[in-house]
Amino acid sequence: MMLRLDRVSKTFRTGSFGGRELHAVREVGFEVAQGEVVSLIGESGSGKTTLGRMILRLAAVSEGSITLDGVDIARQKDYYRSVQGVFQDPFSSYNPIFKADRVLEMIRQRFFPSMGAADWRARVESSLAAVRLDPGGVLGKYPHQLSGGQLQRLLIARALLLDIRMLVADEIISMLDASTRIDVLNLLGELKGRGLGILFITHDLSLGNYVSEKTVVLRSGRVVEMGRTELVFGNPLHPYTRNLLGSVPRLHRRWSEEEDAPEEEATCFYHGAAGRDATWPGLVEAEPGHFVGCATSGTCAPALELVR
Ligand SMILES: Nc1ncnc2c1ncn2[C@@H]1O[C@H](COP(=O)(O)OP(=O)(O)OP(=O)(O)O)[C@@H](O)[C@H]1O
Repeated sequence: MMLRLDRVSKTFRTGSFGGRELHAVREVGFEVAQGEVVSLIGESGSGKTTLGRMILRLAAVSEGSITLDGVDIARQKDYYRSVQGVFQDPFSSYNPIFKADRVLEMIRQRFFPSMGAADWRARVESSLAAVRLDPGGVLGKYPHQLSGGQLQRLLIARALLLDIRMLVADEIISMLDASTRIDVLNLLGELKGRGLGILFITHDLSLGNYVSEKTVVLRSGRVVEMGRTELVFGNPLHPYTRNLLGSVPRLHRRWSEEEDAPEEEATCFYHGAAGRDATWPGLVEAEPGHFVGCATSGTCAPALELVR
């Protein structure tokens, strides 16, 4: 199973009477295969969440297409049986006055109304086991009695009840403490091993390379660099990616090296004169499996703009 984004854009109408356009996502294209983790990395406001929401059909695509196995996601029946999302704040996903298992029961009511009690219990137990939660430790508890890590695992277990093939994980570990983060990352690695495709959205580069085979770097709604994670991290080509990587504290680097972050280039090395065109010339395959966009913030990869 393959999730494919092809020149996906999202434009929001903002301002009074919707008189302005905000280009939150621009012509983004990449694929997530089953058994693959793709990290989507970018600073706040780069369009990561908007992309995730479009994949989950929570926001409409303005232009371009998102397909699952070649079929537009907007036309898929039972889409949520295959694709689910887990978000940053696990507490906001639970109603504080309901016991935590209610989120699992809702799946039964909606997707498995005729399943017998014993089959359902077996299903719940196997998905809790997959996220390494002890049923006795979480079922029957209220959200405030559980840790953030347990709640996040429970949300992943909820998605697994559906035999999903794709998971959109939007900043799912940023609110967790350091050791719980590693647990949840390891869990993603295990789920990948079981054939799940995962889009791992994060603003934290140091976490992205830990789990993913592919990395997509987003800036102002555009992909500036993407490819196999070891290539993007080992040989970052775009000045923006280098800056991002330069801001990850690394113990083996000296202070002086830390400070001289690469400057943005004035002309686009990758597109040359073409980079001066008003239309975006796309990504260049700089080495096999490693793509880079325009190395300028000028006309090539314009900063997020407000068009009147
Ligand atoms: N519903 C909306 N209406 C108007 N503008 C929006 C809407 N949703 C998002 N935006 C704008 O789109 C841009 C991208 O936002 P988005 O939340 O996707 O970024 P992000 O990379 O996920 O950032 P963060 O990590 O802070 O969540 C921002 O400028 C944001 O203000």
